[in-house]
Amino acid sequence: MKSELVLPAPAKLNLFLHITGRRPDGYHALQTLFQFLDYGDELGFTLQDSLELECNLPELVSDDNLILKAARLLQQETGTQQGARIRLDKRLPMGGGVGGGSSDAATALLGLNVLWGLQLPEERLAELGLQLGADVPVFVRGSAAFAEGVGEILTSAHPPECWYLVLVPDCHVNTVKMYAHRDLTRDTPTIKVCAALETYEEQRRQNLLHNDFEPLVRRLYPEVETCIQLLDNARNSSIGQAMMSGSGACVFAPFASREQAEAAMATIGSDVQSFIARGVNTSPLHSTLHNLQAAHQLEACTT
Ligand SMILES: C[C@@](CO)(OP(=O)(O)O)[C@H](O)COP(=O)(O)OP(=O)(O)OC[C@H]1O[C@@H](n2ccc(N)nc2=O)[C@H](O)[C@@H]1O
Ligand SMILES: Nc1ncnc2c1ncn2[C@@H]1O[C@H](COP(=O)(O)OP(=O)(O)O)[C@@H](O)[C@H]1O
Repeated sequence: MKSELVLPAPAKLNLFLHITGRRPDGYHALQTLFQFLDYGDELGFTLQDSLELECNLPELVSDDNLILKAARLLQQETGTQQGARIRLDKRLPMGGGVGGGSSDAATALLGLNVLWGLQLPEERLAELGLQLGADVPVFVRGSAAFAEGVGEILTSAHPPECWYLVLVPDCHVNTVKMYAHRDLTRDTPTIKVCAALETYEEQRRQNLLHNDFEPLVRRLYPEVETCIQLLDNARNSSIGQAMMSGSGACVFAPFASREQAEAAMATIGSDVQSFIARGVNTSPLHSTLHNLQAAHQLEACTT
């Protein structure tokens, strides 16, 4: 029997997010800085004839799941008749602005590309990923990046790999509704790539560290407002401001060490769901694939 190929689907944070316009097709033009977290979902892939998804949250098993959509897209693209049993261990908050669904889709694209021996180049996988969601390409590429377009034009970036305390407000923010909201700021001036790649201090000096969804989401979702205030009060030792990721609801603050993030977490207490993770500029998905390849452990899972 083949072994299971086990791969992470990490979370992302938007360290800033500017909405710079709206395209004729309704999608929004963005400028955002993505960094990965060493925390996320886990997917397991085992070769079999049919395609099957199992999950610790059974309500997530449906034809709409981005993992199954990614698998079908790969089958269509390559004509492969192979299937897989895919196990999803869901840990990331859903509709949390940390990209769980998009990351699962990217891990499915890269994992099945290996499992099925398809050898599609990463560039093509990123193009396929964009058909599934605007945030999928950055997870396929696996480098922290300044993103433009709808999030698919990527320039590698190297923000500090600090620790983050992430609070998970007890609400789900609907991304589509937030993008469509009439009060959303859509006219933030565009910045040059070089400004986006500056140091954190310089980004702060240039007033780049804001998320254009945040004022709207704070107004509409009191749970998010409360969490930002909690983080602001608890972050004495934080090296930066509390901010929201993506279209929400998660909010985060950066710290120089895990201990400092833990101290802030302790002052907030357990009424609010939270986690601590390190920001990483290479996706844990890519590090894991690289390590498995170096240890010649991929052959045990593939055709
Ligand atoms: C806001 C962001 C920031 O990273 O993240 P999340 O909060 O979802 O994590 C992303 O732009 C979310 O990207 P993603 O969740 O992949 O969006 P998609 O599935 O492609 O699109 C869902 C819907 O959001 C709107 N949309 C999405 C992306 C974009 N640049 N402009 C848009 O207007 C469109 O109405 C689209 O139909
Ligand atoms: N594998 C998946 N994991 C999570 N959500 C998924 C998945 N596939 C499809 N979805 C749908 O996408 C929605 C938002 O996805 P998610 O990535 O968790 O949000 P966000 O991008 O805000 O972090 C969910 O509410 C769910 O309906």
